Order: sequence, then C-alpha cells, then structure tokens
Amino acid sequence: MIEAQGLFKRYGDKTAVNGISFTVHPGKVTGFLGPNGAGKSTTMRMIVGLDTPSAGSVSVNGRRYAEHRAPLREVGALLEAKAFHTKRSAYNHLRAMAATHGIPNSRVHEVIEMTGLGPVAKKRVGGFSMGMGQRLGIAVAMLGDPQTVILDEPVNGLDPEGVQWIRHLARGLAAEGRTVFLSSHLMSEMAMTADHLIVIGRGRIIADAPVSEILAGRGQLRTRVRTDRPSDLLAALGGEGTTSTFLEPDLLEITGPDPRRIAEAALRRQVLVYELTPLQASLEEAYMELTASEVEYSSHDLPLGTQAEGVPEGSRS
Ligand SMILES: Nc1ncnc2c1ncn2[C@@H]1O[C@H](COP(=O)(O)OP(=O)(O)OP(=O)(O)O)[C@@H](O)[C@H]1O
Repeated sequence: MIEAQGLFKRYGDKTAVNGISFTVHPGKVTGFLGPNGAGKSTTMRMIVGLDTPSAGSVSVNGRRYAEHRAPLREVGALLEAKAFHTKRSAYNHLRAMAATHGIPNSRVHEVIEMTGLGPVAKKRVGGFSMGMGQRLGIAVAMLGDPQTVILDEPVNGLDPEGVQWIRHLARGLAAEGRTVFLSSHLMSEMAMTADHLIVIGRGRIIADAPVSEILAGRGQLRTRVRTDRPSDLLAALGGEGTTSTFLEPDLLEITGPDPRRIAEAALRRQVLVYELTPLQASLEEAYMELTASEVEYSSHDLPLGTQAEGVPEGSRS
C-alpha cells in the first residue's frame, strides 16, 4: 500500500506536485494518469526516496522508503531511462544487483524467466533494443520480489507485443495481491490495464476513482436521432438541459436527455423516429474533458504558425 499525505514538491519557483493525498491499494492495478508535466514522475520519485518532498509525506506499507531495512524487497520501481553498465550482460547486471542486496542467485534466474530475457541474458546490455532494456528494468524492479511495484511510463517506446506483455504482467502481479502503480499519459492504455485511476493535472489530483466510475461520470449523454420532423421533436423535448446540433437535415445529435426520454417525447408528439443511437463518451473524450484545463501547455497557447513544431519546455515526456 502506498499512502501520500499532502505531498508537495517545488523546484525553484515551479510547483511540480501541489499537495496531493492518495492511497494505492494492494490487489489492484492503479493507473497514474496525467498530461505531460503533470507531476507523475516527480511523485513516483518521491515514493522511492529519489526526491525529497518540500512538504507532506509518502509511505509504502506504513513506512517511508528510506526507513525500510530492505527497500528493494518492499518496493520495486522502474523509473525513466535507466543507466545500465552497457558493457555488462543483463545476467551480470542482475547478479551484481542481487549480490549487493543479499538476494540469492536463484532469484536472478527467476526474474530472467519472468521477463522473457532468457535468450539475451548473456548479451551486452549496450546492444539491447528499447523493449529489452525495459524488460531488464522490470527484472531489476522484481529482483527483491517486492509487494509494491511502481512503473513509470512502462509502455513508452514498446511495440504492441511489449505493451501486451506489460499489461499481462501488471494484471498478474495485482492478482497475486501486490500493489501495482503504473503511470501513463494515455487513457486508452490505462483503461485496458488499470482497475483504478488517479488522474493528476498541474500537480493536483483531479480524479481518484475506479475506471468504470470515471467513464460513467464523464461526458454528457449524447444521442443521434434521425427523424423527418426534428423541430417538432425538439419542441416536445423542451429546451431545458437539451442542446442539439443538426448533422444532416433529418439527423440530430441531442445532448442532455437519455434515449428513453427522447423516445417518449417523440411518441407523445407522434413524431416518427427511424434512428436512435446512444453515443458513449469515448475514453479519450472523458480524459480530455477531465484534464482540459490542466495541461501545462496546449497547442492553443502557442502562437499561430508554431503549433506543429517543437515541444515546449516543461512538456517533455
Ligand atoms: N528536477 C527538476 N527541476 C525543475 N523542474 C522539474 C524537475 N523535475 C520535474 N520538473 C518540472 O515539474 C513538473 C512535473 O514534472 P514531472 O516529470 O513530474 O511530470 P510528469 O507528469 O511525469 O510528465 P511526463 O509525462 O512529461 O513525464 C514539470 O513542469 C517539470 O518540468
């Protein structure tokens, strides 16, 4: 279990994490979602003691990371690009890590097996593809057989097979009762992997709820309605809480009332309706709606003519 209380981090005059409190529970995959620069990596670094909070605290299984006698056995983390000794083989790298933490060599073989590194374990890490490097990072994280696993943007740069592998791994670890905390800036990815989402924007939490709840609560009800008497149907619905757009002369998109209310109004007014399609807010729509005002920079903020160029400072991934 990870518990953050009023966690705050400032770099100079930049507030990266703005007093957030949350709990990440065992037995589930919790997604940590937010646009670039939202404060995800900073929060994760504070969890594993790589950054010191400016205020507030964060604990893993009731203690701060540094207070654990064998932190590697408590928390395994994959954080951003790793600095491996590129001349060493994956096997030797893992063996050295295990040795310094009093972890038996048998565990090295287990994590190599678990991460599918077997065929390349004796090869130099310098020649590894991004996917293999990512697997090695995860093997390191799993070395201490930790109860809590933290992976920062684990699918970044992975091919579809690698993405699926991460998804299965995360779900499998949660099914074993571990606490799994994964960050991403992709809602579509998180929705397929996570049970619970903590959404962060500009250093603040903007949602903390089960994935299903976030989706259900977001996005207004929209229904596509085809009728040859659209004006009569709209009149029957009454104006309040209803907005409509004509897509074609006989096709409306109605926002507000649910499809049943629309059908009832049509029946009352004897209006023939020959299409009635509920439109669900997509995951990305729900996410965009949640974070709309929270992105550090959006393309609308840039001067005209520069919108497709460059990545503004602070919005790196
Ligand atoms: N060492 C640092 N010094 C100064 N500012 C920093 C530092 N680390 C992060 N920041 C700033 O803090 C904010 C939060 O950054 P952070 O990397 O935590 O966001 P993130 O959500 O992980 O973003 P991304 O998805 O782009 O990795 C950003 O504005 C970033 O520029």
